Amino acid sequence: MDTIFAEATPPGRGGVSVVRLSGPKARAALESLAGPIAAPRIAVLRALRDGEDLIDRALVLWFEEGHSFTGEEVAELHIHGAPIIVNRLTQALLARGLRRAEAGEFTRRAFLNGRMDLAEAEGLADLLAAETEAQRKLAMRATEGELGQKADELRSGLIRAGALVEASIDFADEDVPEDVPEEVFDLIDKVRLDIQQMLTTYPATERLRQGYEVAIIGPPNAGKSTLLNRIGQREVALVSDIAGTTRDILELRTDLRGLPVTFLDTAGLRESSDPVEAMGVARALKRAEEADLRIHLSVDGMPVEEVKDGDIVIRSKSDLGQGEGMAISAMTGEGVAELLDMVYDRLRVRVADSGLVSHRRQAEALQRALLALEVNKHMAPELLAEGLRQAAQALAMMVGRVGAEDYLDEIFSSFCIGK
Ligand SMILES: Nc1nc2c(ncn2[C@@H]2O[C@H](COP(=O)(O)OP(=O)(O)OP(=O)(O)O)[C@@H](O)[C@H]2O)c(=O)[nH]1
Ligand SMILES: [K+]
Ligand SMILES: [Mg+2]
Repeated sequence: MDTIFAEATPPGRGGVSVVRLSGPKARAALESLAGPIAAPRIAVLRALRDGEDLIDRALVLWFEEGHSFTGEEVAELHIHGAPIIVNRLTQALLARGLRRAEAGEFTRRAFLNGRMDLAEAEGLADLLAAETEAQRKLAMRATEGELGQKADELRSGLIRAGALVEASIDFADEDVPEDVPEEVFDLIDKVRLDIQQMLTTYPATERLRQGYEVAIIGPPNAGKSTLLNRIGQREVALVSDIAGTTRDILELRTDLRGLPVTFLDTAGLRESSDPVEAMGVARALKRAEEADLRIHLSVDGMPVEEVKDGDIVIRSKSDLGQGEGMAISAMTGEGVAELLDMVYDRLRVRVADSGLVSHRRQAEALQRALLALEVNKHMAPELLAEGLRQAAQALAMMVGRVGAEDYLDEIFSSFCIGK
């Protein structure tokens, strides 16, 4: 196993830069630079020397194998935060046979050494990518290993059921076949219910992890782009009094009181003989359909598209005159805060529907488990046992206890170097 190193802090100037070493040569490399290290996990101030050259004075930490982030021998060097010092230290480490870490390699080693399961690693990647409070909370929960605990609990139920089935096979008399005990089906029913419940919360959880999309749709010149600019408090979209100004979909990422919400400005909806405008309209309809909710905006307050459950219908340009229903003026800002309140309220309830399963990979494993558990009392016990075995396997795969190889590159390449 190589010994790897990387700057754990972002490159550039700062108070400190932390360089982390992990692998079997970590201690030797550290001691050759900093002198003998007596105790693990205790920060000591040391001169780092490469031969005669004093590289820096650093705060040095040492972690023993089995008691570190990666599970390997790990050293942390807190040096002064300057790229030139990091470069000098890098030369010294390369000369001692260490190599630069690849993206996510520390976390990958942590997974391979059993320091975290795959769902925790995914949670860690999500935590680093989180942009809002709600995403941070969701990811933090994932890094705590709840999904792995749940998977283990369900697996132990299935393993117990499997053992009962095997026993009925082994002891079955040639002439008098032993019945599979009722307890087996009670255990299976409980696991199935739990899996179904987890799958029910999956779509809401995935949406929260990725962020919500709110499409602003309506006829041309309704003021959709003006509204987008008002929400973003900057000129994101072109505005003009020419109907059909917006063609492409414009995205505005926001943090709506802790919720990740991307507002979409779309082409005004109308029949058009202009092929480019028609393409814009087709895109608008497709994205609006896929969005979590739609704001139907029009001057007369009448929606021009089908209004789905949870959608908001609103009249624009309230500064121009009175009318029916709720109204806003994107130009003056009147009513826009209330509109955002409504969006927030509608999305907030979806956060409450979220659970533990936030990645498609995890949901697919649960679906495989559920499929394998399509068993019944009239089945041959051998088939029943096989179904239980497959379901337990799928649950183990969900958190990477087995069969993780196919996913490792994808998951760990999403990390940065040094993590
Ligand atoms: N008085 C008034 N005018 C507005 C308001 N909002 C937008 N407008 C004007 O209405 C015209 C159209 O605004 P846009 O924001 O481009 O409308 P749009 O819905 O994006 O139009 P398309 O992209 O062509 O579909 C512009 O001249 C805006 O200045 C408003 O609240 N009050
Ligand atoms: K316009
Ligand atoms: Mg527009």
